[in-house]
Amino acid sequence: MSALSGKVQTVLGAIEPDQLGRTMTHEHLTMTFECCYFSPAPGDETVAQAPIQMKNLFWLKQNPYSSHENLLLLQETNAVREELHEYRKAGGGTIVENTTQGIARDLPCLKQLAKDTGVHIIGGAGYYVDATHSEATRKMTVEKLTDIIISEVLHGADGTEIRCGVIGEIGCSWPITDSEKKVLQATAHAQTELGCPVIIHPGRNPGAPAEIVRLLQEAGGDISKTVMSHLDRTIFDNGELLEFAKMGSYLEYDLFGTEMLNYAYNLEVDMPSDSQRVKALAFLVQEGYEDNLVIAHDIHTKNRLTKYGGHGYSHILKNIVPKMLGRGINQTQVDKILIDNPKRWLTFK
Ligand SMILES: CC(=O)NCCS(=O)(=O)O
Repeated sequence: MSALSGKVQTVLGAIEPDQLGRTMTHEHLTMTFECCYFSPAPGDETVAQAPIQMKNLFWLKQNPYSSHENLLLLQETNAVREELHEYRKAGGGTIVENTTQGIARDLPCLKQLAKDTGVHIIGGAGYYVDATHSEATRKMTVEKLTDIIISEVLHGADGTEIRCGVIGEIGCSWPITDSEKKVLQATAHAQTELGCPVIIHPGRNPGAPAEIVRLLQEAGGDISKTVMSHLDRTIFDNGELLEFAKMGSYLEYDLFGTEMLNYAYNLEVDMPSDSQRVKALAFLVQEGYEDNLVIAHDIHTKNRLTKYGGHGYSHILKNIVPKMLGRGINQTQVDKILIDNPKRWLTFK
C-alpha cells in the first residue's frame, strides 16, 4: 500500500478526499493549444489575425482554433486567478487541471494559483497527442515512459517537486498512433503500480473510446479508475453510448459552454448544445449510470474566459446545475456527478 493510498494528491500536497467538494474533472488553467491550430477559411484571414476584440467574439466562438492568439491560454493567468475566486464563491472546491507534456504544462503556475485562491488543483502526468510528442518521446520504451509517469506522480514533474495527482489527459488521435499506444501501455503500468486515477482524451471517432479501453485493459489498466473525456464530441448514438458505458469507465461530458455550428476537427460532427449535453446526462442517469458520470468545461482557449465574453469556470455551477434539476436529474444525482464520483475517482487505491 502506498503512502498516497486513501488520499488525493493536489499541487500543494496530499489531502483527504472529503476536502474536495464540487469538482470539475477536466479543465485547463494555463496551456497552449498551438499544436491544433486550424487555418481559417478563405476570406477569414484578416479577422483570424486581428487582436481579440468585441466585434470578433462571435467569429471566435465559431472558429476558436483559427486564431493564434486565442490558443494561448497561458497568457491569461491573472484573468484565470480572478475566475477561480469566482468559482470558489459559486461553491466550487476543486479543479483537475489536465495539461500534460506537449501543451506547456506549468505546475509552478498551478501551485501559485492554488495558494492564491484556495481552490484545490490537481495536476496531470503523462503526454498529450502524438503531434506534440518529441522525437525522444517517440523513441522511448514503454518501461521508460512508465518510469517517467510514475516519477511525475511520486517525485514531481518538469524539474520541480510538484507532484501530479492524476495521469492525463493522455492524448490519443484517430487513428491512434504507435507512440500513443506505447503511452497508453505505460499509463496502465503506472496506474497498476500507483493505484491512481487516469483520464483519457480519445480520438475523434465513435470507435475510439472502446479501442482505448481495450488497449488499457490488455496492459492491465483499471478501467473503474479511468475517465473517458470528450464524449460529447465523440459518441452520438444512444445504443453505441450504452455499449461503451458497459465497459465500466467514468463517462465525461466536458465541453459545457462550447456551442458552435461547425466543429473544425471533424466536420461530420454536430457539436451538441448545452441542452443536448444535459439530455445525454439525464439519459445516462435513467439508464443507471449516475455513479459513472463526471462533467466539466475543458476551457482551453481564451474566448471561453469571462474576460473575453465567455462562460468561464463557474458556468456549470451557476447555469447547468439548475438546468439539470429541471430535466429530471435530482439533487442527490447532481451531487454524485459533482462531488461523489470525482472523489471516488481521484482517491488513490
Ligand atoms: C485540450 C483539449 O484536448 N481539448 C479537447 C478539444 S476537442 O476539440 O474536444 O478535441
